[in-house]
Amino acid sequence: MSADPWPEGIGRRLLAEVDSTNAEAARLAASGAGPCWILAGFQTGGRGRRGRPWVSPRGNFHATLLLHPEGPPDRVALLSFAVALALREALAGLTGLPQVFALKWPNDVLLNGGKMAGILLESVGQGRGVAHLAIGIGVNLIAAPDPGAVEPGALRPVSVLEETGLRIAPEALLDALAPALARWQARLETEGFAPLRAEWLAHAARLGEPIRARTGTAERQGIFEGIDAQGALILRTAAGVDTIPAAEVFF
Ligand SMILES: O=C(O)CCCC[C@@H]1SC[C@@H]2NC(=O)N[C@@H]21
Repeated sequence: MSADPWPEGIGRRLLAEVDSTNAEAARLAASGAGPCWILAGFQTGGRGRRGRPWVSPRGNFHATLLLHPEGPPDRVALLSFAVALALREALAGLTGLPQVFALKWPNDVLLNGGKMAGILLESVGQGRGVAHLAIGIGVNLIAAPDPGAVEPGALRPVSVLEETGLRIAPEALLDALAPALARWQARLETEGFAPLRAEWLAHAARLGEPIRARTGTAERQGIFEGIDAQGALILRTAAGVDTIPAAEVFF
């Protein structure tokens, strides 16, 4: 099976070390750079969601795609599903083990039920649109953080190497991920969210099962019924059906 070609019009910058590939994307955007992938061997200040640090040892994957997307922010936000789908697809292809990967709302890719990757979208607005979007992706290819370092109730951190015995080079993952994401992005632009929603649901973890959704300090428990046409979480609780646009999900 030959690899898909690198997407047209997208640059590629390889850095031995950086503070954060998302921070580098913001600097590049400020200097007028066009769309490009930034891959770093090591991050000294990797950042995760909700202001958490992201442990970034050599051998793991730390990359950001800088884009200047068109359209309103809620439409641009749907790209996070394209990222999760592309990452699952790339890893399924590289490992030959599609059955071990699953998706957790909104954009986590799980390996054997553990947290193997993180996706962080950071955008800068311009009028009603988005001036630039930094899609940061971290994958524990060879090492996962200490389980004691994650918050209570969070998923077990895992790495591809520890779970599968397979060693994937960060450059090989980028070569598979970049075309896969370009493909899902193009489908979102031409066909809308429906095909992404269908594919996401086909690989969703815990569909039809009880989950907890935390928004700020409130937590709701219910059955995970799916996602709606805007990508919001559908939760059936004792009080009825809730549609939740943003939350942190716990299993
Ligand atoms: O908390 C999460 O789940 C998201 C983690 C995102 C980490 C990646 S690593 C590459 C990019 N650069 C960063 O500083 N963060 C993202």
